Amino acid sequence: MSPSSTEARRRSPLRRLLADPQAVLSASLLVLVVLLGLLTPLLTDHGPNQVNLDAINAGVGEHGYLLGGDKSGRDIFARLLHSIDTSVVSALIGTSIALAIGITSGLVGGYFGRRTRAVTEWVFNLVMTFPGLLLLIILMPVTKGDYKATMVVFGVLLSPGIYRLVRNLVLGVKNELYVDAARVSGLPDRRILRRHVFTVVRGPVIIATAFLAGSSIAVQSGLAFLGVGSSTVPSFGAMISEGFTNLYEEPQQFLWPSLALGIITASLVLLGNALRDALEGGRPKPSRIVTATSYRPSATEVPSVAGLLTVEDLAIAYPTPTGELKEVVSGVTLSVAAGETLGLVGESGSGKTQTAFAALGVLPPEAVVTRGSIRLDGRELLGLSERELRAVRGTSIAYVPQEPMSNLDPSCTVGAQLVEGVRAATPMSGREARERVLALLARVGIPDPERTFRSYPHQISGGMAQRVLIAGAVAGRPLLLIADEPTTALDVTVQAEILDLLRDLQKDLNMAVLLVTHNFGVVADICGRVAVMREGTVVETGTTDDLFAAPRHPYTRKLLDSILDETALRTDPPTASAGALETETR
Ligand SMILES: Nc1ncnc2c1ncn2[C@@H]1O[C@H](COP(=O)(O)OP(=O)(O)OP(=O)(O)O)[C@@H](O)[C@H]1O
Repeated sequence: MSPSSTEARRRSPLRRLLADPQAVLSASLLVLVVLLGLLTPLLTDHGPNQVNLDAINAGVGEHGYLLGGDKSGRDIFARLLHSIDTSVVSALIGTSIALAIGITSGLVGGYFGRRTRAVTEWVFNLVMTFPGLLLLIILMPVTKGDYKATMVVFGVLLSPGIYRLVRNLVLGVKNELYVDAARVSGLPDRRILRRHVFTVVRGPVIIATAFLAGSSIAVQSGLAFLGVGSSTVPSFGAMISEGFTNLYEEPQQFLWPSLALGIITASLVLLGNALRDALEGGRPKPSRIVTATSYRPSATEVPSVAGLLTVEDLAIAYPTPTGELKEVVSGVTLSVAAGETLGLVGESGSGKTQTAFAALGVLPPEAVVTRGSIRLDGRELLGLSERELRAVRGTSIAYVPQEPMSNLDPSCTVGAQLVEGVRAATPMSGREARERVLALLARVGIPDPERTFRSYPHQISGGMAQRVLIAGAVAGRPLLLIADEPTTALDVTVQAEILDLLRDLQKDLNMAVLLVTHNFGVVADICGRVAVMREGTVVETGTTDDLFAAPRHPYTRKLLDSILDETALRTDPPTASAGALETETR
């Protein structure tokens, strides 16, 4: 991350808000509007319903009417100012009722047991079944056209949205270890809710408040536009409705209230968005795609001859609860040549999987690629749409995961899943796809392909499942196969077979392999080159022979020492060396 963006994320939410022109502009407009509303008695002597028959459709400045008169001879400026009061009161009532009901019920429903939640859920589901606007119109005889009473009802109708927001946030936070710790330390529920839970809820609720206020104003104006409610209450909606009927003769009568209402609601929405960015830290897009000309390999990088996959200065970050971004990959640079196998090694948490996921385009939605470039066969992958990425994943780049069993759908036969994948990558008939899958199953060493084809995942072993996934991955003859710890979840005896299979396939298909592992035994077994990762960066890259013979970086030496002390590489069962390595390096 660039220093300036890191600095931006460290600022307090208020400072971030003040630095955002959208927030400053929308908040200033809202303050101005509220001030105009408050100063109404000083700004005009005219009442909103005061009629001067001489001033019917009066022009700007005539008869003491600053913005002219409407078709009943009332002062448009005075009516606008009084309409602000109506809007502000509507927003205050609708918002506070929705917040009071929604927050209280959300905290109770989310924090306390299932039975309490079932009750709150039932009540809010019931409220949500009411058709909002229609109900407000139907209830007019009850509210007697009083817009304040209408806004109370509207606040109740808005409350399920707040309830759900708060309930979900509370459910998310209540099982955090620090909340458990507070409970164990004997803090009363009331205190836990206030100190630990409410702090998490606060930000999203502040954001929602801006949108609630906008909705309340829009609904009050909408009802007035429809002529529902008292005709003596000044309202933008009523003014727009009257101006509408006089649109061709006196368009300004329509223009002023529309403009005022538009400015107020748009400012509230923009302020809500700005608040979200300030409180939640925003989601920057990849800030810069480094071009080939500006890229300089780092000192530790040994570029391979023809880079099929080229990762340059890649940085990936995740937002923390305070809104700051924390980098988990910080400027990774590596390349994999066509047909070669590169081992990406490093201890747990060093960022190997994140780097691989970025190349596959499957980082979780909250991940932010803050800089860098990932090119496959010369094509930039960062910034591709999901559709474009799907096409790349189907044909050029494939993936073999760590946990074969959890990557197969237990409710479908193995054959059905593979056929679906094969047909998605290359359109073909069902029969052709079946033939292709059976051939692939035979190719990956499954003894009875027909039987495995018909089997459900629970009917095959872990090793078989990994062969099935490898078959699916190589079906589209990819240029690059990314295998993330493909043997870790398997039996020791099966691990070597799977590595042999990968090596065979790699030679047969002349496929490049990026092998993510923390096991140097696996690296020595099948990789031609190695990149060593530590704390989000590549600290050393080299051929496997060179790296094992003369590691340059102290961290690589430490990793190697930890397994060389134990036993010879090639004969060492991979999990045994992994365990030793992990213990040593932690
Ligand atoms: N969704 C996420 N939100 C926040 N941090 C994450 C998320 N996913 C991964 N990380 C962090 O990114 C860092 C790198 O994770 P990564 O999975 O790439 O490590 P790894 O080197 O592959 O280790 P392992 O072999 O244990 O998977 C870790 O510190 C991890 O906590």
